[in-house]
Amino acid sequence: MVDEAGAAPAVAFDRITKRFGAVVANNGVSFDIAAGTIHGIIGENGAGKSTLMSILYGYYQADGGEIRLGGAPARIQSSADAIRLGIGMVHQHFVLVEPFTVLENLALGREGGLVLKGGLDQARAAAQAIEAAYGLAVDLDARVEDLPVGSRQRVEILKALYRGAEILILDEPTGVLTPDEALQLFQILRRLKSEGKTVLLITHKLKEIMAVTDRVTVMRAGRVVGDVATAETNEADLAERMVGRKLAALPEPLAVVPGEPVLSAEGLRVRDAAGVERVRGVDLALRPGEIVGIAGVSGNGQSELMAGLAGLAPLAGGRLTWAGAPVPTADTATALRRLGLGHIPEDRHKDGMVGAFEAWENSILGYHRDPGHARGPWLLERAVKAMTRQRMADYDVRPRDERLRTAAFSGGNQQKLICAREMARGPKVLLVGQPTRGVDVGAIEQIHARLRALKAAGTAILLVSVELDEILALADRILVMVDGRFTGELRSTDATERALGLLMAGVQGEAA
Ligand SMILES: Nc1ncnc2c1ncn2[C@@H]1O[C@H](COP(=O)(O)OP(=O)(O)OP(=O)(O)O)[C@@H](O)[C@H]1O
Repeated sequence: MVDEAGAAPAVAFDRITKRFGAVVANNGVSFDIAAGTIHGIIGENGAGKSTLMSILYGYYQADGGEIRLGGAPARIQSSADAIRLGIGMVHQHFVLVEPFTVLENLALGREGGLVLKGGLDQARAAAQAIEAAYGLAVDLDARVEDLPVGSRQRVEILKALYRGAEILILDEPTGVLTPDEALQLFQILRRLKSEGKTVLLITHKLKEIMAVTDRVTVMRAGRVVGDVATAETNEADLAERMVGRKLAALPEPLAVVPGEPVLSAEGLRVRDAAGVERVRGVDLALRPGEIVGIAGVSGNGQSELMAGLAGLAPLAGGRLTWAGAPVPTADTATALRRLGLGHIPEDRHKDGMVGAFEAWENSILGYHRDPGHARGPWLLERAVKAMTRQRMADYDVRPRDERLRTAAFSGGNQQKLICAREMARGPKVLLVGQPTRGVDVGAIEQIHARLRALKAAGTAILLVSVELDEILALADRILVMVDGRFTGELRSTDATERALGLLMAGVQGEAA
């Protein structure tokens, strides 16, 4: 097909099919992406978006169908082929070498890049030209490990452009960004478009689709179920196309009056892996029936706060108490779990699961010695599998196969598996980091409803999220974290996105 101007589409997917065992991840997928546009791809968790992009980027080979680039059939058998054909990918989970500088990361992988004398100087000149052309501000000499998430993402984009990308794939790029960083990213995407690049944007956030794309393709269960110009649709229409039904508003459970703190922290100090103190003396009390939200630009100590509260990072100072009694300082994480702590970590790949384990094994990760899961040294495999199947049904995990390796589930379904594990036990305290990152609208609705139900049942909940919408929707109290300290506290009834944004930026006077 050609567009009105007579140009072949930048990418044409023509009847792409891909199977994994019995699962048909892509089932005759056909649509075009016009050159020089921003094209959105949406769909429920497991709809097949990432699989399609993995085929385009050469990670997977399709079982059938054809991809054409600029009208010409393309054989993309590896990511090296994809890069050569001008396709760049910005991953959900960045793939940069952390101890290296930005420049070194760029030069890496380019023939002789690091080895050749003068290679880095050449890279610098080229990178500076790209930065200037697309408004991508990053310090080329900074070490990647020292950069906040938003800058790392710009490095990924820079890297793709440096390798000559004309078509850029972004998979859930704003999941890890603050609202401000997301706005900056959109500016960059618009700039890329105005310079003639083609952008494929996978996101669950319909607001983003409406704000930045020209056209959007909707996938469901491996097929294309909609392909519309963004100007001719709206969020509600897209949500309904995605899930194939109208989304119902869920009833709000009755609130309980928060009681005495269950988990408290006093003067808490936590260092990161490099020994830098990231939590610098905070007091916090989590009470039954209350959701406390932590708002902040990512990288201000939220991750270390969660790790400290979960007993996963040693405390550099301060203390934890549970119902008024000191929490054991040896094997704290296990002690806290036994007391009734649930923890949905921010980084599910790193802390939440073992990809090589089957779903049923992950469903008891950290709880494998509980009665009901094991007798002596023996896992009660049949019972655990039955429990996992039930939870998969309750939390709508797809595909509903407790024996599938966890890594084979789509990102959103992995998150649902972890939520099920940590929520289904009815924890007394639940620490939740970015619970809906990468999760589709239907599942967000469910996870939010579950958090509200746990709260109503008396769980004390700490919610760390970079989604201000999410914090405003769920939290009773909101603490703003800047540089390892709480710099403000708002009742959610008084909080606005603007007030929070100002506090997050460290502007205290105006927000008050
Ligand atoms: N390597 C694999 N092995 C087995 N099944 C897989 C594999 N990769 C993906 N699948 C399955 O293919 C289907 C499509 O998954 P995919 O990751 O493409 O969905 P998605 O739309 O990107 O979802 P999400 O929004 O949750 O990331 C899912 O049912 C998934 O479990």
